[in-house]
Amino acid sequence: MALIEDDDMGCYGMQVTKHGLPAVWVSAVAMVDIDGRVLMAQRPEGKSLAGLWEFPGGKVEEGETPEATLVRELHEELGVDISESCLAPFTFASHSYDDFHLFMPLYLCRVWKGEPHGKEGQKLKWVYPHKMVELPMPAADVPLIAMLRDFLS
Ligand SMILES: Nc1nc2c([nH]c(=O)n2[C@@H]2O[C@H](COP(=O)(O)OP(=O)(O)OP(=O)(O)O)[C@@H](O)[C@H]2O)c(=O)[nH]1
Repeated sequence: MALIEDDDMGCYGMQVTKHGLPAVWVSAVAMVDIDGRVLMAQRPEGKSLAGLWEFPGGKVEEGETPEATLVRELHEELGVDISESCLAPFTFASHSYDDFHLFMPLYLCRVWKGEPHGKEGQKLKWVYPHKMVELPMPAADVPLIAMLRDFLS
């Protein structure tokens, strides 16, 4: 592995030499409400994978922990404040897209301050885990659905 700075990705990462793909670290969270529904956000037009429904989160910036990424991203994207201590590590995704390999830790969070709203114009939806299969989601997220369903049902 070698440390690279990838201008296209706009982030730093470790090159995954076996595939020759840059590794991109993204931190994501399943925010779970009192009814056991999970908040999903739709990727807006103009972005990669536009229209697909994903877990809130974003790329881990240089020098950041995945927990700090979520505190920052949830504030910026959804207007909610969370505490790192409320983030419970749940599982992760590891998936090769055409141009990068995604490593994505997924946390669970049941406590936050504020009402989530799409500050960047993205649509939001509260979804029961057993209904997630009906939503178009990024390929990396598909294996996570059954785990959430098993854990939250
Ligand atoms: N936040 C989030 N990102 C995901 C999920 N699944 C998944 O494949 N990703 C990918 O991880 C990357 C997240 O980066 P980001 O949230 O900073 O998104 P971005 O729009 O700036 O990325 P972009 O540079 O691909 O347009 C995207 O390439 C996105 O497609 C998910 O469930 N949540």
